Amino acid sequence: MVRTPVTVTVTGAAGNIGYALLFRIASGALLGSDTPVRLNLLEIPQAVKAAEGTAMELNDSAFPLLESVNVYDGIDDAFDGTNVALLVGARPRTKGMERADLLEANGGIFGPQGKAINDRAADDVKVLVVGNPANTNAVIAMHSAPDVPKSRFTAMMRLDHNRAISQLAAKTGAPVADIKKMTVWGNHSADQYPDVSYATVAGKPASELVDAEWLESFFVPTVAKRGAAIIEARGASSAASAASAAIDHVYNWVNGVPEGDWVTPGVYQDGSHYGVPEGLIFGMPATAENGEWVVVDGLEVSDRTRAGIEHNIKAAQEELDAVRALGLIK
Ligand SMILES: NC(=O)c1ccc[n+]([C@@H]2O[C@H](COP(=O)([O-])OP(=O)(O)OC[C@H]3O[C@@H](n4cnc5c(N)ncnc54)[C@H](O)[C@@H]3O)[C@@H](O)[C@H]2O)c1
Ligand SMILES: O=C(O)C[C@H](O)C(=O)O
Repeated sequence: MVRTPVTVTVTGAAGNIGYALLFRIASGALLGSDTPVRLNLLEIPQAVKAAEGTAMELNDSAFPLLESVNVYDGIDDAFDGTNVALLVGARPRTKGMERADLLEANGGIFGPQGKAINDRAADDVKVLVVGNPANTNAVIAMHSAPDVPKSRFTAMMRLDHNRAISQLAAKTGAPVADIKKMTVWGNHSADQYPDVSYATVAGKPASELVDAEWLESFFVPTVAKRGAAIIEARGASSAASAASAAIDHVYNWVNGVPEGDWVTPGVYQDGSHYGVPEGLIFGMPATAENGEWVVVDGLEVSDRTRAGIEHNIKAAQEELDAVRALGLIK
């Protein structure tokens, strides 16, 4: 059965992540191979021509699921009727910068986009913020969209989740497909706490296969600082892996998470999960049902995990205080 077309808006469409993302969306990887897509590409005026070039290439690919591609430099029209908004457009950090250094440069982008989503998007809109600092930018967008349920605003923690799986697979020699129930708590920043407490490798607890010293001195810092390592090696921020993680996030949000596993989205906190205060958008384990994220509650957390969660609460609150001081949220 052919389903109703879904309108997907991608901001920063002419950027590096945009180029890696758009063709996968058009191929059906974002929503499923039975869902036609209408793509709206948003760029700043100086980059519209480049986005138009990408639109030409999308058309030239003759993707059977791609119903239309439109390029915009105005935010309102770009979000008209949007079902899925991928907020990628923002400046990436360069060598030596921390993600928090981007607060001032990028924070101002997300309020107006949140308002446009509020006023123009479809009732079922789902928003994934990729542009850094992603968790805080998602909160900024959410604050400007009072009519959209808060749970529809999410931040990308999936790249951290995938990186954690990749490191554990390399250490244990297992295929990535054998690794389940990885968790990354907190913020998409060097503060994040990647946690194998409940992870399994081919059904065995990961904690029986790796020692605490490796976890503390290698695994956690390697995953948390992977973004900087990529910038150092590539001379540019991660792009294809980020695009791939965005695809994974939305695919699971829309289509569910396979039985016996969970994933890590950055999700809105209503104060009822793991002591994380209301108002943050925070990475934690989740499955998805009927297009809604469902946090995996009730896990017993170790003292180490608790410390990781508390550290991230503090870091996320400090970022929000900083954007409040900049007048980006009330
Ligand atoms: N959350 C994550 O896991 C993750 C991973 C990788 C990168 N990122 C972030 O994603 C963002 C994009 O990275 P990139 O490598 O594609 O950067 P890029 O510089 O290659 O592309 C960014 C694009 O956004 C556009 N843009 C800027 N402001 C805009 C606006 N107001 N509206 C629409 N478009 C706008 C620019 O013109 C540019 O084309 C950065 O902030 C980066 O740090 C996040
Ligand atoms: O680290 C960065 O600045 C880019 C991105 O957020 C990443 O994690 O690769």
